[in-house]
Amino acid sequence: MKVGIIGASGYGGLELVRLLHTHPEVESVELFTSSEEGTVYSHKYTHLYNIMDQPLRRINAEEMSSLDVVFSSAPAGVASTLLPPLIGKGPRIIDLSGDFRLKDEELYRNWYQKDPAPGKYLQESVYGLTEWNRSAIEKATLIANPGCYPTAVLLSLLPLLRDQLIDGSQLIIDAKSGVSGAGNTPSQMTHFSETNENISIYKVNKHQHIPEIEQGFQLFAKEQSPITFSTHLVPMTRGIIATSYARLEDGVSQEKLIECLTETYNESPFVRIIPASQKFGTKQVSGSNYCDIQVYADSRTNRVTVVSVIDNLVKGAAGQAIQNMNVQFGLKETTGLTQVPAFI
Ligand SMILES: NC(=O)C1=CN([C@@H]2O[C@H](COP(=O)(O)OP(=O)(O)OC[C@H]3O[C@@H](n4cnc5c(N)ncnc54)[C@H](OP(=O)(O)O)[C@@H]3O)[C@@H](O)[C@H]2O)C=CC1
Ligand SMILES: CC(=O)N[C@@H](CCC(=O)OP(=O)(O)O)C(=O)O
Repeated sequence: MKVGIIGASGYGGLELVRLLHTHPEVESVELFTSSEEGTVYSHKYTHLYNIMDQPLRRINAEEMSSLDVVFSSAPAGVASTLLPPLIGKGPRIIDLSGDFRLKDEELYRNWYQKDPAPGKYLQESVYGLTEWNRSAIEKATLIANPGCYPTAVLLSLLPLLRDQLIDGSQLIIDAKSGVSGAGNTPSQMTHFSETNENISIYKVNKHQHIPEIEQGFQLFAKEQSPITFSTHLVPMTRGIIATSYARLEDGVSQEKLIECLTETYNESPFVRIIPASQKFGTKQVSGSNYCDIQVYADSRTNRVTVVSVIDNLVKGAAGQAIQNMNVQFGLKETTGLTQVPAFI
């Protein structure tokens, strides 16, 4: 397969490069840029010396049309104008931004404060939460790869909502992300002296992933209620932990919750259900495409704490994008994605 990456100079693009480099079905990877044409990639990212020494190329829809797959890893608001000339012209397109995720144009306008993509592309795009949408992904020409937080939240809560084991009307979701989630453009928020030894809450009740999670609940679990979702920036590079609190429906036990999750993900190699007796944290998935989930039912309060961890750059972005490419091309879902987590 011949693959192209738009936004290769950013963190999502860099992670795509790392994972695609050892993908057995990928014969070439072209790197495209809007701002650094001619820059040798390994000069920008020295850890890729003698590995990726090719220059970045100017984004060119005509040249990209001969590729099999184009990953777009540009900021929100870019893909909706950049990708339409390529859609339906040959390559399968997998967009890592939020531009094609929300089906409702007004929701996008309100939450992203930008103009939405043309409606016909929003209807055509397929939401790439792999474990929940495989049959649509197989046929898709345009995939909207999920956001990092929604991936962690949806994978952990969807089975329990769908089987009505928890009350979806009172959900509180508390999530925390490492700083690479904000991309490689420095900002006040990601400044070392403000992130180091600090945990801050941000975008309270305004996070662009709120409508995406609610849309996912509706689409895959028929749950309509609004959520309370809070995001925090924590002083680490990679990783997301999403901790959700929900009321248990009558008679639902720890065993019942585990049974539901285990059965749901029986044939999903990247989702692991970890017993409540085991230690649990972001490092156990770092650098890998795993999403690990743990649940703790509390009979005293009749509530459950549901926790999930992912690497935001892998299962939350590049890894899931490649998993979707594998599904589109009829490959084993794990092809090129068998990296063991880097715990230390
Ligand atoms: N970081 C994460 O954990 C996750 C990120 N995402 C999403 O993935 C996308 C990429 O994120 P990330 O890699 O972190 O962001 P970065 O800021 O690190 O990289 C984005 C890249 O997009 C390119 N770009 C910027 N403006 C334009 C433009 N006008 N036209 C074309 N390309 C442009 C730039 O490359 P160049 O200047 O070379 O063109 C830049 O390096 C974003 O939409 C983000 O929201 C999704 C899930 C997780
Ligand atoms: C730490 C941090 O800033 N994280 C980003 C995650 C953005 C992201 O994943 O982008 P999409 O909107 O394309 O999903 C945020 O909270 O906005």
